[in-house]
Amino acid sequence: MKKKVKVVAAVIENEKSEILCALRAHNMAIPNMWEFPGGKVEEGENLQEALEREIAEELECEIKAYDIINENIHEYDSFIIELISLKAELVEGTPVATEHAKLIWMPRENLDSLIWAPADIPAVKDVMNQIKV
Ligand SMILES: Nc1nc2c([nH]c(=O)n2[C@H]2C[C@H](O)[C@@H](COP(=O)(O)OP(=O)(O)OP(=O)(O)O)O2)c(=O)[nH]1
Repeated sequence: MKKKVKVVAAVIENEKSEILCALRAHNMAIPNMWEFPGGKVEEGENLQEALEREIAEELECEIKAYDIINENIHEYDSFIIELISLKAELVEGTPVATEHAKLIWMPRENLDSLIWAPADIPAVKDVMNQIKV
């Protein structure tokens, strides 16, 4: 049976309607693909706590996480992901790519010009259509 992972991802928008996008490094799982930064939910955490912790660890900045934008279950070759994308806001600091190959602020309407991790595609569509954002 494939392993199941529950992952939260942050859709962080700035005042110019740009969204923070992170390029997974060549040495990460699902390499060289764009994602909304985040990571696995640990036991005892709610979604918002997990996301705020992951962003502090990975991007060395502080966010506030809000409501769910999209929930998607996607089956990769080696595992099944439940990817939950949450609206989030930067409250302190500037995101730094400590693990990712690159971070960019991309205008919402251009998000589909990036090559996204397959699990992210429904969330990207919702963000582009401003559903629940
Ligand atoms: N963070 C994040 N991961 C995603 C997204 N889309 C997607 O398929 N993934 C996959 C890639 C990874 O296999 C998994 C998340 O694991 P991770 O490695 O980023 O999270 P983590 O830091 O908690 O994990 P670990 O390295 O400590 O084991 O989910 C996304 O938008 N954001």
